[in-house]
Amino acid sequence: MKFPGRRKIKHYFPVNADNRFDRESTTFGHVNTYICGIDQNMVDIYAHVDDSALADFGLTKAASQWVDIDTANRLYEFLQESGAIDNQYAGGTIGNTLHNYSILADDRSVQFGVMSQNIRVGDYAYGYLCNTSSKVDMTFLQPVEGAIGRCYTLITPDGERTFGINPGSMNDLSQAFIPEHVITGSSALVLCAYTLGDDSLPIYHATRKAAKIARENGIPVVLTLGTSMLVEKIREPLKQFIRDHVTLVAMNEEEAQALTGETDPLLACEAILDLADMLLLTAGPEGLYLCGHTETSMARETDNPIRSAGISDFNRYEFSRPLRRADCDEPMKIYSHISPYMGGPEKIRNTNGAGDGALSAVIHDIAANHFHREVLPTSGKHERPWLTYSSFSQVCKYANRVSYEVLAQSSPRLSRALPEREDSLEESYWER
Ligand SMILES: Nc1ncnc2c1ncn2[C@@H]1O[C@H](COP(=O)(O)OP(=O)(O)O)[C@@H](O)[C@H]1O
Ligand SMILES: Nc1nc2c(ncn2[C@@H]2O[C@H](COP(=O)(O)O)[C@@H](O)[C@H]2O)c(=O)[nH]1
Repeated sequence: MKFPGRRKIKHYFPVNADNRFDRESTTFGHVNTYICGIDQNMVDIYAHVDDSALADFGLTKAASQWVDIDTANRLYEFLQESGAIDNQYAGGTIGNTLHNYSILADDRSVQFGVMSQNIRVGDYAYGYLCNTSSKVDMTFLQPVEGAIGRCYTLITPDGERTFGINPGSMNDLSQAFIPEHVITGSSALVLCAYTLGDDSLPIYHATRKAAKIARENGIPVVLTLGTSMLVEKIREPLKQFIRDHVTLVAMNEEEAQALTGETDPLLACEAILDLADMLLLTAGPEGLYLCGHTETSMARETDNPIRSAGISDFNRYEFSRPLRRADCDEPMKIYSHISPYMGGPEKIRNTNGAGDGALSAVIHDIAANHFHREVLPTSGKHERPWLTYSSFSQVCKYANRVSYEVLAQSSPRLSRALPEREDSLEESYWER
């Protein structure tokens, strides 16, 4: 575990050099930690197309939808003939999040899902495995006869993304391939709403089983919402699932609106905190919000300027650390917001995976807290069962920095971790 160690006042990212925690953990011993998650394993095929191509293949713009094998093959031929294919990467919202966690934390993550049992050099399954960090443990994957999913990620001239997915066997994950001991030993279980869309599919039941095990054993359950169309389609059962199982829910503004009916992001956050303990809401060029609960008597005031929007003075206690609502005697809702790091990269080719990147940073802080608690249980940092190692405000900075890196690297999967030192940051960070 690369620990989110020494913090600079303004910046937050894992720095290991000469860090007090490293010295303590050398004295007190080390533990092996990991996170785990379930995904519909798929390869992303990126292409730039005109809106007319979406219409020709019956695709709804900005949605994630399934296409049958004939349409998928016709689409592939069309994209190849028109030279529109940019790249092919391993994808899947949880696959991306686990990979990015492993890159950032230099720590293990365990992935549950299916994988083709006969893999040939150059096929989609081969590409998927080659594109995934070696720290992502694939030993618990379910072997299947068929192919993994193909996700056509079609980018139109306005920068909007439309996903057309040929599922292959990606939804065949059975409950038998969800080992209880792996979940109960983890720092967090990471899920997505995509696998909760259809209760006739095996992966739906595998997801519910995993969530139940995690909840019963006090393991934080993280859920990312997918797309707003999916949230609208399954809104009520999804809300119930969040109430029953979820610790941290992650989404963008459209998904938050679909879940709550609120257009104001802070009011949406307030409503979602009645369902989950914590939430991450990414808002594209407007930055991101991290919200949750703390014990009223332990709330810590920010040093940053106090801000008001949908909620007055909303960031007043953003230096607090999050607790589950049930662990508070007197819970207080906490809100923190940050604008994009450096205003975002100069050039953004596509925003794919920027939200998943932010989420992997939040999960890293949750896992680091678990790691620290295992190594130093008597530390003053663990007088309460805090969910993260750092404050809302610090985690916001880290998540924001990771989103920037995903945008700068133009890939939902980081090829390298964050730099140990941010060159020239002091001069430029707040001015732009
Ligand atoms: N156009 C942009 N300019 C600057 N930063 C951006 C832009 N789009 C996204 N980001 C950064 O990426 C994060 C996640 O982006 P967002 O588009 O909300 O996620 P998602 O891909 O899940 O919809 C934002 O919180 C912000 O930090
Ligand atoms: N498991 C699933 N993943 C999906 C699906 N549709 C798209 N995706 C993946 O999402 C990321 C982009 O994430 P975002 O944070 O930018 O929205 C991309 O890599 C796709 O593979 C789906 O139905 N299931």
